[in-house]
Amino acid sequence: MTSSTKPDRVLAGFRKSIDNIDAALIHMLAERFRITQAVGEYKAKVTLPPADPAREQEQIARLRRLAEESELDPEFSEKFLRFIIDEVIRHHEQAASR
Ligand SMILES: C=C(O[C@@H]1C=C(C(=O)O)C=C[C@H]1O)C(=O)O
Repeated sequence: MTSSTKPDRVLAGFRKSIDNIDAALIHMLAERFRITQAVGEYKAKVTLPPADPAREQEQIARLRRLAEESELDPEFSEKFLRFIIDEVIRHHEQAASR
């Protein structure tokens, strides 16, 4: 039997765990964007700027420390958070222009 037809139970077990982790990531991201939407609406109401670079620097420094402790690449962790924050800021800019 070739590798393409034989079910690989070991790989399937790993992939089940990956699928669970991916689902948890999506749920956590959905919750994060739910709360940042509320922040964006609040900022628009009280006319605060969409971005807060000082707060972002604190978050990035903290995340890099956590990444190092967890043996995760701090550069990757910073890029990942930057990507999410940039999308949040885009939402906040949209909320401010409504
Ligand atoms: C959510 C906020 O707005 C922006 C988005 C941030 C984020 O996604 O964590 C952090 C700072 C701000 O640039 C905030 O000010 O707390």
